[in-house]
Amino acid sequence: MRLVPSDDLAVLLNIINVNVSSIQQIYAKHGGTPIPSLSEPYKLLAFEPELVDATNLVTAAATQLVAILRPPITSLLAAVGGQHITTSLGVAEAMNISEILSEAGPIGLHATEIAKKADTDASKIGRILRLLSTAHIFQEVAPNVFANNRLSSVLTSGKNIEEIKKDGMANKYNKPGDPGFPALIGFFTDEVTKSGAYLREYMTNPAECKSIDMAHTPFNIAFNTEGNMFTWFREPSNASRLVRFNAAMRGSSNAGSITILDAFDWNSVTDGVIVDIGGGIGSSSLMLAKEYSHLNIIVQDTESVVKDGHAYWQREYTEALSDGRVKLQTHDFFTPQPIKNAAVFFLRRVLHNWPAEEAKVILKALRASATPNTKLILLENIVPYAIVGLEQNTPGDEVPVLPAPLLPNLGAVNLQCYFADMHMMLLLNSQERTLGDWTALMDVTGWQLVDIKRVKADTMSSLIFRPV
Ligand SMILES: C[S@@+](CC[C@H](N)C(=O)[O-])C[C@H]1O[C@@H](n2cnc3c(N)ncnc32)[C@H](O)[C@@H]1O
Repeated sequence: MRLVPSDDLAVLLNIINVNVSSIQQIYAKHGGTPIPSLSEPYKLLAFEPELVDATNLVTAAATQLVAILRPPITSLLAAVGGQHITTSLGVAEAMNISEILSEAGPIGLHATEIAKKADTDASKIGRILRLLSTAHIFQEVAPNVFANNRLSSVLTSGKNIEEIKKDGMANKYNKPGDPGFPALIGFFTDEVTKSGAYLREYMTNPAECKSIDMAHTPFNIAFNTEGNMFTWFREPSNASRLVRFNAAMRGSSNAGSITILDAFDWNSVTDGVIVDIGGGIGSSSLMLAKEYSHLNIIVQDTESVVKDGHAYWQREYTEALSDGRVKLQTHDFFTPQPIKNAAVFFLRRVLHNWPAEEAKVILKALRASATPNTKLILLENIVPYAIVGLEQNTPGDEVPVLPAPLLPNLGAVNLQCYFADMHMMLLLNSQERTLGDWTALMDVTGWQLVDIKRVKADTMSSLIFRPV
């Protein structure tokens, strides 16, 4: 029997101790504030970036310690039960529980009152909220009385419950300045989770799971549809789901990963336009337009998304449209790219939606319209292996060397990357890619990797290519 080296436990405990102390010192340095308790609503702190490294190390070490110490069956049952947390979270988001509770403040609201406001069953919503409170999402402040906490406060859309009821789901996700987190949680706990329920059927049917067709997925089984997810979203009956999906994409731009602002040295662009391809409603381009007034930007997407994009820009930054600095354009990226003077072709979380054959068509269309100076920037995950001791550094990388026994991908910290890979498998028969997958795809489409930029140990990276 191989025993856990006693050093491993000591190292993990030490990582936790040292980094919790660092976090306390960072808070002390910023006005002597103590670390906010779980009961407090979440506030984004100006000095938050400094906390990322320390928080990541505590998270990785604490989860690894639990995996070592807890009986395996308990850990497996906890993993199984994760589905109830997912679906309960989906209920809380769909029924606007966080909005209901934010009106009640810290004293909270009895399940009976919550049920009245949400028009649901009191006993069941109480049990759902107790489960979530046990997972530190919401808190039970007296028997059957629930209040928001640090985690659940993020679910609040900023609209009050009467406004949401009056205006419906589409409007819930369209509040100016809304970071898009409720929509992100809504999409993950609805379309994604329902698709995940059919992964077993899919993987045990060779004809289905070996298909490279992006409309052969667990999503197609779950929603009984023959088209791919994007064509399904364009069906009129799914209009409000599309609004939520677009807002969810905005939420994913705000979820702490590298953004368009860190993706490139934008001051170096003196000529030509930035083309944000498959740019959605333009949430990344909005950040760029606000920060760099010298850039001309074209956001391209499908017709219905461009329509939503116009409403979004008119609300958020109408001057950029009226002075012509930003244009929204309907363009199918499988057809020749009309912009021939691009300084940058920018694609954020687009290629991960497409299996290799489709991705090649998109990349070749861009290559055919590139000038010798055009840069192609992908904001995508680079999937790390979970192998201890494998050299994974890449050009431009500043991935810290982690002390053993921590996994080199920081374990629980970077689960989002592997979750995203599962989402791609479930929804679109696509995938997140390792660095080798990326270079193989780019080599055959005429693009050469010149740089990689990352923020901290995040797997979301900016991959910068030039034409060859
Ligand atoms: C995952 S979203 C990413 C959106 C945006 N880049 C972002 O980061 O928020 C992929 C986008 O590709 C768009 N898309 C799908 N098929 C397309 C096509 N054939 N031509 C242009 N855009 C398309 C979708 O409408 C969607 O907005």
